[in-house]
Amino acid sequence: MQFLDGHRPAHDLTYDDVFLAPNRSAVESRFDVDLSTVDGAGTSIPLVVANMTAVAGRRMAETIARRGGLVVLPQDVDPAAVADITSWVKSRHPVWDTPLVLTAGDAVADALNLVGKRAHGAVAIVDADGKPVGIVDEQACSGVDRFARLGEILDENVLTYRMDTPPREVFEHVQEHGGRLALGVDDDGRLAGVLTQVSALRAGIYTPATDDVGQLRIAAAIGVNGDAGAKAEALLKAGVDVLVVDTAHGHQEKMISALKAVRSVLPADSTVPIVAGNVVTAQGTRDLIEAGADIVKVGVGPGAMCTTRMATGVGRPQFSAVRECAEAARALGKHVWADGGVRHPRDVALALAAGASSAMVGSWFAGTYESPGDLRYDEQGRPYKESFGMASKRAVSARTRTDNGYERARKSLFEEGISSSRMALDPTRPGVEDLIDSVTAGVRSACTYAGATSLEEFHERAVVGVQSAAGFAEGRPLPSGW
Ligand SMILES: NC(=O)C1=CN([C@@H]2O[C@H](COP(=O)(O)OP(=O)(O)OC[C@H]3O[C@@H](n4cnc5c(N)ncnc54)[C@H](OP(=O)(O)O)[C@@H]3O)[C@@H](O)[C@H]2O)C=CC1
Ligand SMILES: Nc1nc2c(ncn2[C@@H]2O[C@H](COP(=O)(O)O)[C@@H](O)[C@H]2O)c(=O)[nH]1
Ligand SMILES: [K+]
Repeated sequence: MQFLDGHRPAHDLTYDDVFLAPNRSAVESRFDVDLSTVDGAGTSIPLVVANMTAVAGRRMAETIARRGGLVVLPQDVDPAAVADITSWVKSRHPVWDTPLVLTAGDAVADALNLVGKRAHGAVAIVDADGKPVGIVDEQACSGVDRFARLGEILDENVLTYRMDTPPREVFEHVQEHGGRLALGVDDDGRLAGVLTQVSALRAGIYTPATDDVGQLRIAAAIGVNGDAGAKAEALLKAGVDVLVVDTAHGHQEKMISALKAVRSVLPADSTVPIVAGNVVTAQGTRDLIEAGADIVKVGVGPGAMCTTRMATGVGRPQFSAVRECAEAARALGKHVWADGGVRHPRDVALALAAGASSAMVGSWFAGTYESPGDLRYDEQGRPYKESFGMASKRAVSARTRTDNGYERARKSLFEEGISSSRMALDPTRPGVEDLIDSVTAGVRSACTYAGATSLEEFHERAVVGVQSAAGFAEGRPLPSGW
């Protein structure tokens, strides 16, 4: 990456401060761009979902891995639950989505409670053998008594396919029949998956992030307190593919010793990468790499739920932090993830231009069907999910629930995150895959503007300029006139 001629930043910069200048390009199509990463995390798109309780659970993990990204389960999830989630995610089909399932005897209220859990907007109805007999969508439930049985309103006209049917065939068939949804069945005709027309299309564009036996990949976080080595061993046993050692102040001795402990339990020939953070300086990056990190997580204070900069004055504008840390990591043959502050697809493109191998996204993805929280509606009837920071009173109180009252009270004094925020579901992009589509489309396009067909080439060729607040404002769309 280089700065545009004459653009020499006098101070540190964040994403809004910079822009990418277009280069002469020989790349003919945005589909010619390969978005796979080279950091060993096994992702085919440069997106990692942050280890936040309000964002990263099993549905998110399954959905993101199917599109080539990776979800990091929070350190607050106990090891038995991590093992359970990991084996569940690995049992998911890499192409077909997991259906929401009820029977004809269940009530409309059950379907309404379930339907917001996934983006496909319908519940499959099965018989006692698990064979599909119909589907019920939200529209079919409207104006119907909540205690009515689903057998009375189900649509029996379902399209079923063997799971090895090429997704394109499913896409075309669903289109011909004017339907939205296809159900996948196993050899005995039992329900095993669901594809919407758009997910059949996505299956032809994205490559799932899978392990060496073709199962979906997943990562999990470990804190720096307690026996980090033993926790890492438990996660490895559970089948976790990437370990993330995570704390607010990553450049501290406790992190260095936790990292060494985690490295020491990994077999010498292990391909499981160790990620550690967070830091924002070249020296912090080098120290974590020296202690055993393959990937360093960069970002102090940019997170949407984060109050660290206001509480402490500590942090660093994210674009400069990523650029400096990436340069230090690359000099040692290692990588960085740009963690926090991603609000638009452009921020991901800029993080990659600055040298990150992936961007980590938290709060933005909290406002989707796949995040763990319940779907709620505000006073105007608009859907949202609750989000909160991992250093907020709410998260700290959950993390310290087994401590004695005095310890809990002491720890509750250090609050560096928001306990309750509302992340609206974008009505045009309510599912996390809709957001992934917009991010990957933006990044593919940014690569062709730079004349790059891979993310490494993008970093090499990227030309970045520094802009004023007016320059940034000019780039915003003005949907309602001025
Ligand atoms: N990227 C960011 O900007 C930030 C991210 N977070 C996220 O919040 C979650 C919780 O992390 P964390 O608060 O580290 O909690 P942890 O439970 O991981 O504990 C952190 C440990 O480090 C010690 N410590 C020393 N200095 C600090 C410091 N300045 N801030 C925090 N702990 C310190 C703490 O001791 P003692 O409590 O005795 O001081 C404690 O033992 C993580 O997921 C983290 O990524 C949190 C803040 C900032
Ligand atoms: N200072 C705090 N940082 C937090 C907290 N919870 C999460 N985080 C960090 O934010 C990113 C995600 O950023 P986002 O802008 O996409 O939401 C996450 O990975 C953490 O590093 C917190 O309570 N305090
Ligand atoms: K912030």
